[in-house]
Amino acid sequence: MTHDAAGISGLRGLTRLRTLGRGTSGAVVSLFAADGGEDEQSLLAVKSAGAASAQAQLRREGDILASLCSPYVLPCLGSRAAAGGEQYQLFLEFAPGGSLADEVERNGGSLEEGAVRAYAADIARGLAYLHGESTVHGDIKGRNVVIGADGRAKLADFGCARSVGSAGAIGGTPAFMAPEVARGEEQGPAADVWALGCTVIEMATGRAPWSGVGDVVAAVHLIGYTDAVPESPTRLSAEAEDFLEKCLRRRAGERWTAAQLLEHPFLAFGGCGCDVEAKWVSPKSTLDAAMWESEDEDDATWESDEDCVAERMNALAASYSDLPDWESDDDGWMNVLSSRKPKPPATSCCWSSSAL
Ligand SMILES: Nc1ncnc2c1ncn2[C@@H]1O[C@H](COP(=O)(O)OP(=O)(O)OP(=O)(O)O)[C@@H](O)[C@H]1O
Repeated sequence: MTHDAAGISGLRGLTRLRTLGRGTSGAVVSLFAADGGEDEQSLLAVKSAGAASAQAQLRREGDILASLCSPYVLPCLGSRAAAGGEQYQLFLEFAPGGSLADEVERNGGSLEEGAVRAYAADIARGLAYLHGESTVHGDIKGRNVVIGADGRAKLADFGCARSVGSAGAIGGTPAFMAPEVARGEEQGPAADVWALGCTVIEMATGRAPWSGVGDVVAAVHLIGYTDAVPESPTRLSAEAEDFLEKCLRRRAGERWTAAQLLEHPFLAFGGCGCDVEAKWVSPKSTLDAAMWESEDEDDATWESDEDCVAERMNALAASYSDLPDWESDDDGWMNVLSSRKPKPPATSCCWSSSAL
């Protein structure tokens, strides 16, 4: 379904400025200057996919986003098929702060506890809203949370989202998977809460949980089939430790809900993301866009450089003997979407991927 929530059809022209990000889904997110006529210009993030499977996933993501409205969810302004059906595009509000993972990187590899609290509170607000709408995000992690012009963290990348209780695909990023997801049993709101706990660890340490485990299959086994929980960062307060304990309970039914977590002292007195001192200068218009000009020649062509998800998975399976580089920030862990229960991790290759 094509939607046009904020009148993207009224735009007179779009100028591509640079690539903002590439995900494992095969989609590319680019920054565009949009000409609305009468000297009105604004910046948009356009998520675009070429391969059929990536297009289908993007359409699904657009449909889910079209039904949501919260200051803590990245708004989708519209969607369309482009280039004679060769491309599908989602028009998203531009988040000038980039992803939370970018913010951690800009900050030297970890965030102070005050910032962790503030962003965690925003994520919990987004999750409380989402779960109230009977929707599960399914892939909460630093790379899938963006920082808006207002300084708030907003949930993004709804490629793994699903209705609560739906029998559809179970997926996500292995390091952030709750035990019940790693076992392929269920993916409900409690799985998002587990992933929120993992994201707090990521913000505090700059690393995804389980990064000390050298093998992704061993990690998935640890998550799904042992009593292990991710290690708490040592330098966090007792309140933070207690918060993590509430998020990272192995039994889904024993975890706190997102709404309950908002009452936890770790979040309740954490303010909101707006209070976090903005280190980022937000380019509000194309007048500021020179700072976005790409130096990368690859960025100049935006139609041809998308990989097919299936090809990527095949490549991963083929190079399965290579251990993932868990330290690298360059490669994302492959999102896994599977409607079937996974085989035991020791024989499954679809869990394989690289860091974060
Ligand atoms: N609206 C936005 N404003 C600014 N940057 C964005 C925006 N949307 C996405 N990005 C950047 O692009 C990256 C990839 O976006 P997104 O997560 O939606 O793609 P994806 O292909 O679904 O990724 P993956 O499946 O690997 O999680 C993000 O991590 C972020 O850095």
